[in-house]
Amino acid sequence: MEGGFGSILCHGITGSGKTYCMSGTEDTASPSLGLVHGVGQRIFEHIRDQAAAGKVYLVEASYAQIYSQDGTSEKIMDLLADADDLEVQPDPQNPQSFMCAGLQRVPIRSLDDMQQLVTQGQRRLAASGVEAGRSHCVLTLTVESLLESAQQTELAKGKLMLADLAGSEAPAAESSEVARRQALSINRTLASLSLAVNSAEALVKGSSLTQLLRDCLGGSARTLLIATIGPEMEDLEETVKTLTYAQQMLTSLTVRASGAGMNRIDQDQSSLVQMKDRHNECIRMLREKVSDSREEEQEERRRLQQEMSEINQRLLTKDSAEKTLEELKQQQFSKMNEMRTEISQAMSEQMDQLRKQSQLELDQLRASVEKSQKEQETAKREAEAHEAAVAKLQVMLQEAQQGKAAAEQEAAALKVSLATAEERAKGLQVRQEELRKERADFDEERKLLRQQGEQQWQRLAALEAELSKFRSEAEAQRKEIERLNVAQGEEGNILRSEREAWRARERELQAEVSDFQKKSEIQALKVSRDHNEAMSKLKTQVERLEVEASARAEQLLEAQKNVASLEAERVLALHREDAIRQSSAAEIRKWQEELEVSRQGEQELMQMLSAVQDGIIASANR
Ligand SMILES: Nc1ncnc2c1ncn2[C@@H]1O[C@H](COP(=O)(O)OP(=O)(O)OP(=O)(O)O)[C@@H](O)[C@H]1O
Repeated sequence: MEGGFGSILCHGITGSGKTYCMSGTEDTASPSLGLVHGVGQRIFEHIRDQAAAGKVYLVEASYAQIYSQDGTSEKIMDLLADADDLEVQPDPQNPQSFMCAGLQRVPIRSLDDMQQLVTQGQRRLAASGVEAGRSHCVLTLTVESLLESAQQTELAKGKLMLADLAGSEAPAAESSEVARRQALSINRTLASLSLAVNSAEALVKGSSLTQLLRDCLGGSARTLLIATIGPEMEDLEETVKTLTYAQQMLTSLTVRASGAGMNRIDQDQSSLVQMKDRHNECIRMLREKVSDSREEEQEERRRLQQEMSEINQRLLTKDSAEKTLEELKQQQFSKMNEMRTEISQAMSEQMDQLRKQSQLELDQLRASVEKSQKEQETAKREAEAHEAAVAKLQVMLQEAQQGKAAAEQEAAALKVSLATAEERAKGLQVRQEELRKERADFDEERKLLRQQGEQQWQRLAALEAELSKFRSEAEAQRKEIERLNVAQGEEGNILRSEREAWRARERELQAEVSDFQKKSEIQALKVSRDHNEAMSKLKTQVERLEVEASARAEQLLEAQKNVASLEAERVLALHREDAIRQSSAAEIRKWQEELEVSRQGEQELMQMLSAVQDGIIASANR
């Protein structure tokens, strides 16, 4: 700003962000201001903070594109005007440097001018048809300052060149011949640039780019090299090359750097002085024509006044820089407010989302816990039902066993009664035997009597009566025996059939009992297997749910932590905002005070001006 030369170079492969870094992007998704904007801001800040009262500045910019269409010859295009095929020539005002003849220089009055200039250049670049990354774009900013006092006139000129260099990658194997030549030409230029830093001769003999950069690279000029690299693995080789190049430049520049010096220029080299002279000339002409009322002279006065106001427009003073920065500040304030609103909206949306999500997860967790509890209860009820069924079956088994025991007792009682009946049958047989013996005895006795009857036939009638009596008794006894025999047979049959029936019933009962036992055992096994399966399923489910629950609890904890950290960030942002507001208020107060001082100065100047005008009028009248 006080007369130094310098350059900022952006170097890297195509697409690595050189233009993004240098000029920013208008991309509405993520708009960004580049280095050019930052440089503009520093210029205006310097004028506001450092400029002495009465010091005026002229800031101008030019924007050129250097490219090679065929890979052999270079072309220079003006990015701010419709001009191609420009040429680099030695600067007639400065034998140490080169200039681009015909390249338009545009005055910069505000940061908006600066941004518009970059945008205009980028649009013309895009429309030029030159492949992105295949050209060097050079933005040159010159700053002249003039301070006139009664004792001396102080003039200074500074220059900063910002070069967005062409992509440095090696040509691809499949690229066309022209593309290969272009890539080789670019790499030659870049190599010559790194050599040129060490050699003034190389700077002179090098490409258009090195020639243009001559007074801003190496020596007493300050240079900043920005190497842009990407994270992609396939660009590794190019990344290494970019960094090696940067390393070489760094070494060269370190060796040669000797600190920026002040660059005082002669008055006849200064556009600012020329403008001031022209301004004075206009005033003089106006004064001469002040009393001329002819139509053409009035028109000439208007033209002169217009020219004066244009000259005034191009000049920057402490006040105009202050005004520009005030506008910028207002813009930044409104941007900050927008950002703050956006941040707080985004934060509250995120908080809401987190809250909803944690609520949802909590509900899901609660539902799954309730579900598992219900499942546990159902399983418990089922287990209880199974246990009740098993108990019922055991009772039935006991009853069956008791029935079996009762049947066995009954069978034993039947066996006893069978044995008694057999005893009785035996007794009847004994009695039948006795009767048979008695009958044999009687037959013997009747034989004896018949024998005696022959002898004693008198006694026959009595004996015959006695005999018939015995016969009827015998008949009755025989009948009794027959009846007893029949009764014995019937009773035996009944007992046999009863015994058979009991045995069949016993067999049936035994079969039933064993069947029942088997079924019960199977049922009990099934029930216990089902029970075990259900219990193991439940255990797995419960374990899974416990794991899920602990994971959910961790997530919840994490979400709570996030919420807390967001809250802490919000508090920090609020603190920062307070601090900014306080510092802004302090700055505003400071500016107001300075404004007040300026207003007083202005009033004094106005008074002086009116005194001078009065003097002029008085001398004119004289
Ligand atoms: N730091 C970054 N943040 C976000 N986007 C970026 C960044 N750097 C680059 N980009 C984006 O990557 C793309 C390529 O970047 P850019 O055009 O700046 O690369 P370049 O090196 O200038 O390429 P070329 O050599 O073709 O001019 C652009 O869309 C740009 O917006």
